[in-house]
Amino acid sequence: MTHPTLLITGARLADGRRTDLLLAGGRLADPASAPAGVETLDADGLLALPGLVDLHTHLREPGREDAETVRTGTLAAARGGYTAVLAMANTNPVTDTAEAAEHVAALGRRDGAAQVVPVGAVTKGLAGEQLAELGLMARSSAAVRVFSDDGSCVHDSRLMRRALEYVRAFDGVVAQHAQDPRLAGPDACCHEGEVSGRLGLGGWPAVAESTVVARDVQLARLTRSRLHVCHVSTAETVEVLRWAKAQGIAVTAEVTPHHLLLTTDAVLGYDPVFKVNPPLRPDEHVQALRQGLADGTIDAVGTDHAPHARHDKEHAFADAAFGMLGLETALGVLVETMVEPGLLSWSDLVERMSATPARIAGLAEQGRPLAVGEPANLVLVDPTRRTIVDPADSFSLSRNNPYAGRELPDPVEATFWQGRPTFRR
Ligand SMILES: NC(=O)N[C@@H](CC(=O)O)C(=O)O
Ligand SMILES: [Zn+2]
Ligand SMILES: [Zn+2]
Repeated sequence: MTHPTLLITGARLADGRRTDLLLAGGRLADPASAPAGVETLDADGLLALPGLVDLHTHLREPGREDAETVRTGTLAAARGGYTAVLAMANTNPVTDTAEAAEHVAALGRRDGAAQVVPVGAVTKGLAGEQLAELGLMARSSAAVRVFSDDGSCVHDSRLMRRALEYVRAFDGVVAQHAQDPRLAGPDACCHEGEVSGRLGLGGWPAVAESTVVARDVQLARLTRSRLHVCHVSTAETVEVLRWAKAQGIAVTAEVTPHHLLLTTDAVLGYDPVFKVNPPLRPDEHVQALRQGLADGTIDAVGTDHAPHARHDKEHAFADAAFGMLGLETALGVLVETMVEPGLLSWSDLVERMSATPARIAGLAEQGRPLAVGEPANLVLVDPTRRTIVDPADSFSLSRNNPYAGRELPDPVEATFWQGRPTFRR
């Protein structure tokens, strides 16, 4: 594979320093060593940030290539500034064996516009009954470190304990979709409160999330193992996480862009594009999530990019599939909700969207500072650029974009993965 040589001039780093960057051989080299006549990109007015890392992407391949493929999902990732995505295990077949994980990794090497890192299932078939082949997946060439039944909660306490015990041997992490299936059952599709009552939709109470997280952080303490909490959506969960971190428990957590911007009121029109799991919450939760991400109680952003074909989404609200797109708009939503209001600096944003996710997933070649010798994984950002979101203008095969028609920052100018451009405006 050839690696082009490119000199990027006059960019600013997240801390404000101006710099030139030389991309050569897939890594960053000393700009003073640039060959005469090298291709040059003028980045005056742009920020250069490490490539973003998404802990939570649904690529749908294998099994639902009508909704997304590894190719289209990673093109959407590159469009969003991402150079790596963790591919969730709820595909068909489920990623619950070493062979399945190796297959996803191979699809990534063949078709990926970003690094594709398979997530392994915690239980066979995501059924919540028997542990999957965690050790075989970890020792396979896919070197799986993140395990999740996402889409379902590992609700059996004994199984959750055993999963945490097991992954500790290889510094793995169990990423929990926290949803007590008795408190938030099959018909739960709207935050339990005034809106769910008025619309007659099944209620999904905030405590169905926080009670599972309260249990899991204590299991993480008992087992001295690593727990990650997917898509935190409630103020109560932020409180539990704050307590757990004060105890020194090895827990990390992510929040989605949509839970930082949208509220339960979005579902008042019964538009199923706003149907997502966990559900959109009232403003007091949104504010607690922003505060939690700002102070580091929530470590990272995970998009939960969840593409769905039209015929799965265009139903009455109660019958439609759960999930919304997120990769292409994530950075814009974070600029809008966190950077512009002064809750996160650009350096802190890089921690939440690149360095910390890479560390949680154990990715050595991602989330690195933009310094000589490091991998050339980076995104060029115009912090002032805005757009009106058009769902048709997307690399995703799906159109379930919850920001259609909304004006948002649209900062990504170009993305480079291993020194190669994967997106250029
Ligand atoms: N978030 C969603 O609403 N849906 C996800 C599953 C999940 O993340 O729980 C999906 O796979 O579609
Ligand atoms: Zn989930
Ligand atoms: Zn998910």
